[in-house]
Amino acid sequence: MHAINFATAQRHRVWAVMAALFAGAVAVWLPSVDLALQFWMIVIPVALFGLSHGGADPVIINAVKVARGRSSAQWLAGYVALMALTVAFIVWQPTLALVGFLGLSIWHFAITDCMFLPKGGHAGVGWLSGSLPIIGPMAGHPEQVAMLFAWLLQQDPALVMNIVLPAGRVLMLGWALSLVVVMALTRPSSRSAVLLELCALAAPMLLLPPLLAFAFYFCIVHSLRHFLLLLGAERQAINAIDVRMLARRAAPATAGAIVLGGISWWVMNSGAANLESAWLVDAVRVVFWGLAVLTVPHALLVALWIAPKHEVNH
Ligand SMILES: CC1=C(/C=C/C(C)=C/C=C/C(C)=C/C=O)C(C)(C)CCC1
Ligand SMILES: [Fe+2]
Repeated sequence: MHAINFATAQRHRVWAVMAALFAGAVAVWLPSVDLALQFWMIVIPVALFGLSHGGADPVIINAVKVARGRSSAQWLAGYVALMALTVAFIVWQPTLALVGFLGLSIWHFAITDCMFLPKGGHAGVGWLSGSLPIIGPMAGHPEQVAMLFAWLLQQDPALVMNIVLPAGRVLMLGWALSLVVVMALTRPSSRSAVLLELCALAAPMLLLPPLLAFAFYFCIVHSLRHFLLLLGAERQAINAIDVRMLARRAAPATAGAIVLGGISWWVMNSGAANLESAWLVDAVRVVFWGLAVLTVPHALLVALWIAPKHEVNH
């Protein structure tokens, strides 16, 4: 039975809360940062610390293969086929693909965060935490998020803003109302811990420029938690693994994804050639559509791996 050690989960929560409070404070003092500078600030941490948690999927394939049967080659073929299907879907229905990607991401972030709940925390806490990196930037920086979405969809930013602005406000309101409900369902002795965690995370998600907010959550919360789960699970399995081994096993797929992204960026014939920032538009498309393509098989694989085995050892 896979399980994350309770003390490890709690320790990560404490660190994540402190890092989030710090990031929130930095956000208050930060002058406005344009999207190009945000992009350069996040590209290396996202590629190295974020992407690599997906690069470790071969380790999960190994575990899932043992538990559910079929060969590594079959699992890998399924993974690649899902990536190809996602590319086709993005080309065919980009708007639906973007909405689906945001929804899938919330689900994927939430199931990881659910493993790190404080004692007595309701599962809704995981959903509130997992939705913050998407809802926070939409509510806090709708203009920049609309610009990024417009680049992904090759649409007029003003048109996209007409949707992102009300959507961000409605979603944030829904988030706040859900927080009240979830707090009522949480064990009274855990309420202050839960509230502190969610408010500490909400601050940088709302206040940081959107790409910085995303990178913070993706690298420091999601990816780290995923690696902790992986280490916890592998330590209990026969194949004892340490951090260095894990890094070595995650490196080839991570490097492959980076090279593939670099090639796509290079061959891309910018649809925004009339824009001064055409390179940035292409880079944003490569990074986020690339993440979407990887997220579909990654999220399904992680869900298969976690369900119904992982839970915090209380
Ligand atoms: C596109 C885009 C966003 C969403 C990115 C998402 C949702 C990434 C998900 C990555 C996943 C799920 C990786 C796998 O573990 C933001 C941040 C709202 C800002 C505006 C541009
Ligand atoms: Fe993930």
